[in-house]
Amino acid sequence: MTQKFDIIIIGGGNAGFGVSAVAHDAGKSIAFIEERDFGGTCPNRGCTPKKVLVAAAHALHEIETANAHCIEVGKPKLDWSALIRREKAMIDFIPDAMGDLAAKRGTVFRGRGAFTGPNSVEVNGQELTADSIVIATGSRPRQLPIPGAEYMITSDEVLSDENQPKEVVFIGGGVIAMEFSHVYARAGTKVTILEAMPQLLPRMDVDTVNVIKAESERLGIVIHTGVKVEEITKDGETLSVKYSINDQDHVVAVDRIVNGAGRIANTDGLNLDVAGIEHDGIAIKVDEIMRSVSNPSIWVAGDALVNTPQLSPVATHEGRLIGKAIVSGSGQSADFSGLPSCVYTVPAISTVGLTEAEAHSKGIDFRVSKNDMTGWFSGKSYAESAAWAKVLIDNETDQFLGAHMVGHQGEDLIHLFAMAMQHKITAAEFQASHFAFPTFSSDAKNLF
Ligand SMILES: Cc1cc2nc3c(=O)[nH]c(=O)nc-3n(C[C@H](O)[C@H](O)[C@H](O)COP(=O)(O)OP(=O)(O)OC[C@H]3O[C@@H](n4cnc5c(N)ncnc54)[C@H](O)[C@@H]3O)c2cc1C
Ligand SMILES: NC(=O)c1ccc[n+]([C@@H]2O[C@H](COP(=O)([O-])OP(=O)(O)OC[C@H]3O[C@@H](n4cnc5c(N)ncnc54)[C@H](O)[C@@H]3O)[C@@H](O)[C@H]2O)c1
Repeated sequence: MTQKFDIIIIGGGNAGFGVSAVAHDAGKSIAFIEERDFGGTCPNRGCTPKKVLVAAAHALHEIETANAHCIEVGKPKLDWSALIRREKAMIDFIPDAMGDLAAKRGTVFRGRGAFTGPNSVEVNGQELTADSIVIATGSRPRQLPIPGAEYMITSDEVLSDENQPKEVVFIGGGVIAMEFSHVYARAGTKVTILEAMPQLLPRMDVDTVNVIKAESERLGIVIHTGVKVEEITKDGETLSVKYSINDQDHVVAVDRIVNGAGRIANTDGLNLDVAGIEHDGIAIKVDEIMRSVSNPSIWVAGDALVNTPQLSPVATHEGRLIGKAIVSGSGQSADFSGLPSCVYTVPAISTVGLTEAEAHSKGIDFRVSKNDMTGWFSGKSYAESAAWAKVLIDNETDQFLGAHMVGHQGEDLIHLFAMAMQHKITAAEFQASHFAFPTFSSDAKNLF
């Protein structure tokens, strides 16, 4: 028998929970469908477990700098399998806890949902209908069309395999590759990154990337850019990647190859056509309020939505906006211009707003200041191996256009710039504010 709801949510990650929070508060009936673990990628296979490994890398980094503080320490040894068990133990309650929360907000259906019509979805043979259906199905690693692609593992296995590899190749030099490289390298694994574009982290500010590149190479990470990966072969336990740079062939042999070549939206198995949802195979065509242009009952949020950043706060925000739009009958577009994000290398990259190249391409009249803080009192006190920042300010409005940092507690400091951007606080007002001294935050006033 068909069950009728106000809203069907397909996918129980950040985006789905964003929708459910608002819709539940408004008294809407919800069908909440999840085929794997409630909570989705971020707490089960992404941000949260990843940060446990990053925290260990931080500890190793602190030990490396102990000598500068006149502390004698021996060579540390990381027990990789124990670290993976610590990580797993920290998150093992999440699927059940999030499942319980989902059940408080709606009726839970376990299994893979797919459309059977413009307003109907089937899960495990059960047909559900609703006035509004939200596609919040997340993303998965993009498969590479090369021979031997099946030998690659993904971030899921990096976070699960208790055996520490001796040598690893990352195909792709994006966020996942950079974060796990820093953990592996500090743990003693030899790392090679093969990036197709001329620059690592191609969408980020070039000077900022150059600082983290130098720091990564200092750790022994081998980085090749402008690479064409040709094929992967397996001989016993040894995996070889054949690649070329400027038509010169090279081979690197390792015991693990990680796919770090980006993630694509999970939309292809949803039977979009039977629901009259316009798409190009992956990207669902939506308007500015994230609603399907061809079926007004359908909404898309989070990683399933192509063209907004694949970040968990973005997924939650988009889900909440869609929840509000469904409940109120009037939608709102998302504004991510003041959105901060970090790449959790050690030290981290922290960024908000426009890169210098983007500001130039928009023809904005702006000033830019760059600082290397390793020689500043705070940088020296904490023996920072990299501490660097770039701040962009609009000359007309005196407002921040962007800020990009490596190290110097940028993971926290970046929120000062993000708040200033979101609330249009000028550079002069920022400098006139009170800050505790001496703190890394008080350094922020001297970065521009
Ligand atoms: C290794 C890694 C580290 C990351 N680190 C960070 C970080 O530090 N900070 C940050 O902001 N972001 C990070 N991200 C990105 C972040 O995890 C995602 O942007 C976020 O989880 C997306 O949320 P979502 O709800 O759109 O999708 P998901 O959380 O992936 O949820 C989608 C859910 O839908 C389910 N599903 C899919 N298809 C169906 C179907 N047909 N029927 C039923 N259920 C279905 C899936 O099982 C899944 O649970 C990281 C990602 C990875 C992979
Ligand atoms: N700290 C965080 O916020 C965080 C951490 C991890 C992941 N994430 C999210 O997950 C998403 C996926 O991460 P990711 O690192 O896989 O993707 P990414 O988009 O950050 O990087 C993918 C990289 O692979 C390169 N590439 C693509 N095809 C290639 C090929 N054939 N050979 C060599 N290089 C190739 C791209 O040029 C790009 O630099 C990111 O977009 C990010 O938003 C966020």
